[in-house]
Amino acid sequence: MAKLDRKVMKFGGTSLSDEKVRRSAYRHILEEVKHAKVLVVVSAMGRYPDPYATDTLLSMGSPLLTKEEKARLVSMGEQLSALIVASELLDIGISAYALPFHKNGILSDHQYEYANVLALSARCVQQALSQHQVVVASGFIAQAPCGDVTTLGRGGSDFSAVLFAHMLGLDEVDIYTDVDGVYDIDPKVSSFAIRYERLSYDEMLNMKVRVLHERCVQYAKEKKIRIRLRGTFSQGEGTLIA
Ligand SMILES: Nc1ncnc2c1ncn2[C@@H]1O[C@H](COP(=O)(O)OP(=O)(O)O)[C@@H](O)[C@H]1O
Ligand SMILES: N[C@@H](CC(=O)OP(=O)(O)O)C(=O)O
Repeated sequence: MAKLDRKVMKFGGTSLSDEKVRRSAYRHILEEVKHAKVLVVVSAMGRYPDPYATDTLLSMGSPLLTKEEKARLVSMGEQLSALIVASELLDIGISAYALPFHKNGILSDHQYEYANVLALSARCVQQALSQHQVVVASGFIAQAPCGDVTTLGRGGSDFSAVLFAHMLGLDEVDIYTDVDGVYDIDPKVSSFAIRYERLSYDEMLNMKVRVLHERCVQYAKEKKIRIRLRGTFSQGEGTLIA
């Protein structure tokens, strides 16, 4: 049997907020599993005050927690999200597996809130992909050499997505969000916003918009990984950043 392609797809918190919303994400995953083994990278589900969103978890912890404890607390959002997404994919007949965060192969320093990546190891991810159609990985989280959980900065799951793509030797990653591409102005603010079909890495970086994490675009530029920003709730080619 021919070896299936590999694909990395990332879904942000706004694409995972409840079961109905997640069904739109699963439609895109179902399309991809027809011809690829898929690594799905997920953020924590929803936004404050959704129960497992990053800011909700942060609001529950005392300011007296150490940075290490805070990182561990927020990481629960992404860990839970991976388990729920894998469960729901299993329920619709897809062989899915939630990768434990400590097997994601992203090794970082000890800067708990904005960790620097030291090394990548594809071993566990590849092994999981060899056994399942879809592997669901928690975005945003890395691991320090001592085993502590660290985080890649707010919005850092976009960065995780390109790290996984590079780890797997891929030159493209699909990032799904609640708008269908990059616009000249936030499309939620202006109905006159115009969508770009294509942007260079530098054009994207110069826009300084929150739709993609800066580290994600910077790393994609360095490693020559194309990013396609697509809409979870729409079809279409979105915006290519290349
Ligand atoms: N120029 C822009 N083009 C597209 N989206 C933008 C732009 N500026 C701001 N945004 C906002 O970025 C949001 C998506 O980013 P984010 O909230 O981080 O999503 P996700 O949950 O997928 O990580 C959109 O809902 C949109 O309002
Ligand atoms: N959940 C983290 C990481 C992240 O990237 O989230 P999102 O993809 O929903 O922006 C945060 O809120 O910062």
